[in-house]
Amino acid sequence: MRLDVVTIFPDYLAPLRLSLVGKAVAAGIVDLRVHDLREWTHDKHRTVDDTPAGGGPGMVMRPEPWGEALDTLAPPGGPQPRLVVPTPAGVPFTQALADEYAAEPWLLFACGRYEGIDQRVIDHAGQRMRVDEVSIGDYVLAGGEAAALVIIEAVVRLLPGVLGNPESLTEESHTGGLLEYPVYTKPAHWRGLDVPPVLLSGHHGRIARWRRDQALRRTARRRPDLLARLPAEALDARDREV
Ligand SMILES: Nc1ncccc1[N+](=O)[O-]
Repeated sequence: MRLDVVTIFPDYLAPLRLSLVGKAVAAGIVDLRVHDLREWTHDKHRTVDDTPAGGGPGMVMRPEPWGEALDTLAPPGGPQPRLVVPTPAGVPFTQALADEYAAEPWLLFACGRYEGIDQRVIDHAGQRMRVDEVSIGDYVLAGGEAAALVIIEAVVRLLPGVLGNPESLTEESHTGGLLEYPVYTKPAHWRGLDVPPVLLSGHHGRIARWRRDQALRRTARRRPDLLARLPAEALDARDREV
């Protein structure tokens, strides 16, 4: 997968060279390219923003540098990336979208600062590439970089060869629509607290049942919205007793 990130704070993306994503980049699974938007400015002050049309607070990112950046990175007529624009006004980023992105050969992240990017950048790009305005949550960050880090990590960990144990992808939160059950390890007793005995029973059927019950209870308590969204056939009769 090719991953381009355009930002005015390239250093903010340095963590992508570390840990899991860093290993995927080093292994050549991900071709990561981080670009400074100011490369596509031509004035002395390398200006990337201006006052909002129609008035109002803050500044808006000018379209010209973005247009030139996208033309350089994805020349019209050539192969096109899927453009991901992190914004609080976006559609929710979910595990399903992460799965979709993991299947894309090329993602290009446009990280906006200030009050956002001139909408014409997105509308114009949409004439030749698929564009997603995506939100990682209902709160406002200072820019799209932190969101890009979150989205990229969620996507890259799904790529074949990245996780040592791909098994763990099957039983995690939001896979299958439920939150993950609580996990334990050694020692069996710690500060007066015990590992639930069923987990030490060696009885795999009971362990699986206990884990399912815990996942259902946790989801019902913390995320009833997820439970409401589950397709009816996802819950068996036993589940409904929990
Ligand atoms: N929540 C956000 N705030 C600012 C920029 C991007 C954001 N997001 O969720 O992608």
